[in-house]
Amino acid sequence: MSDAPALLPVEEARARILGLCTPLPPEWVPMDDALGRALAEDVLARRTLPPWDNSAMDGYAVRTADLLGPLPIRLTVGETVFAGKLPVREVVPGTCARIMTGAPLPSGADAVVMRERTRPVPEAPDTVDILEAPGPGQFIRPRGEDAREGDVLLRRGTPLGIPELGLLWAQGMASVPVPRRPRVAVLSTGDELCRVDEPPGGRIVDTNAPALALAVRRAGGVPTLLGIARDTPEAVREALARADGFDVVLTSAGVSVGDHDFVKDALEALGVAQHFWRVAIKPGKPLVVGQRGAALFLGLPGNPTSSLVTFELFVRPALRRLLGLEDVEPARVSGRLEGRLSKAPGLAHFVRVMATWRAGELWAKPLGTQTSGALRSASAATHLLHFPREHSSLTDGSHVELIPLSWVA
Ligand SMILES: Nc1nc2c(c(=O)[nH]1)N[C@H]1C(S)=C(S)[C@@H](COP(=O)(O)OP(=O)(O)OC[C@H]3O[C@@H](n4cnc5c(N)ncnc54)[C@H](O)[C@@H]3O)O[C@H]1N2
Ligand code: MOO
Ligand SMILES: [Mg+2]
Repeated sequence: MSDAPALLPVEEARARILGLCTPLPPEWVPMDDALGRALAEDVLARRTLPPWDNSAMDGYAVRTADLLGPLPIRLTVGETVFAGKLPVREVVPGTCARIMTGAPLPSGADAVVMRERTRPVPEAPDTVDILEAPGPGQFIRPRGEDAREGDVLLRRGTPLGIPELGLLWAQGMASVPVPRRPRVAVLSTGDELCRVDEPPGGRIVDTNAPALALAVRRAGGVPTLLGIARDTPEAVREALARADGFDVVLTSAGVSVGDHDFVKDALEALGVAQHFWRVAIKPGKPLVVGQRGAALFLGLPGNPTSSLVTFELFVRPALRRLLGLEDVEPARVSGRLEGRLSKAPGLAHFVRVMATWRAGELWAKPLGTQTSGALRSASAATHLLHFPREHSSLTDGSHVELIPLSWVA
């Protein structure tokens, strides 16, 4: 009785959305705004680091050739080299240098013996007894271990975590090229909605828009709230027509088959090409996806949990791709189901669970309510449990795939 198109499998829907996303043009940003973003171009090392061979231990810089005979072997201590100072004397045969961690290795030395493997000689304080015969290179951190001038230090697309930023800082860089952040418009639709600061008067507070805006920011985008459009074709059209200059337009509600579900028509009227509508998932089935120019339009279902779950499964990967990240599929970990689940085949369910480690395994307990109409079904969730489309039951202890949620506190 329905002429609705077939439901797309979730993986195909995500692949189609990602196919519409390419990294945004680059901008140079200060390093502390680069965390979690991807490099827009290869970065070459300008400095060789460490600049010199240096000691990995507090101890003595020695010549291994001096230490081939029976141990202990007594050596004369030439100088003490501290980090931040350059050695002034060569380590000649029969001598060594006291050296601290990070200090440059004096010439002539080819190994470091840690202090614990030596013994002071009280009657001859300018000598030391060495108790082991080190191999060449022992406890020496070689010049260029972190970076060699001219080499590609980090490739385009590399996600900038804290160690990567450290590598760039060490090069003397204060800013870095990354794709600019996606600008994301967020529009709520619905006659039943009011702003949090309005007297409700029989309405409910629009929670989707502020929640989605936070999710956008956490995913690296820049959200702009476009307010609430009333449930008329004109109001939805006018609100969407104001969404110019954005990379992504997120709407919530009005995408199902109700008499007041106008989002799809409004998108069509504004020349947005519809790529697909409806995905074989619960929650989130009526998701609609379109594009006009480079702008991506994602009509999320109105149920509060459905909008958050579809954000996690489809919008967040899209924003991450726009940010130039390559590995954008939701993360997955394996776990065990605590309890049982059943459903009709046909839709993949993404069950809100609280997962905890017990005896070396991650046990996922479905939350009491799974209704998509109540935010309570998402509150306290740590993961989404993937209950595959074709399955109808999962027994207690089943091995399951879990998606860690980005919403968690
Ligand atoms: N005959 C059918 N009816 C429905 C189907 C279906 O397949 N056939 N799908 C159901 C599913 S699944 C979902 S999800 C919803 C999606 O509905 P819409 O996207 O059209 O959203 P609305 O109908 O406008 O609202 C749904 C629900 O969400 C509340 N809502 C909406 N916006 C907000 C907001 N910004 N903040 C808080 N709450 C919001 C709204 O009040 C409704 O309760 O359709 C089913 N129906
Ligand atoms: O997908 Mo609806 O999101 O099941 O409530
Ligand atoms: Mg509806």
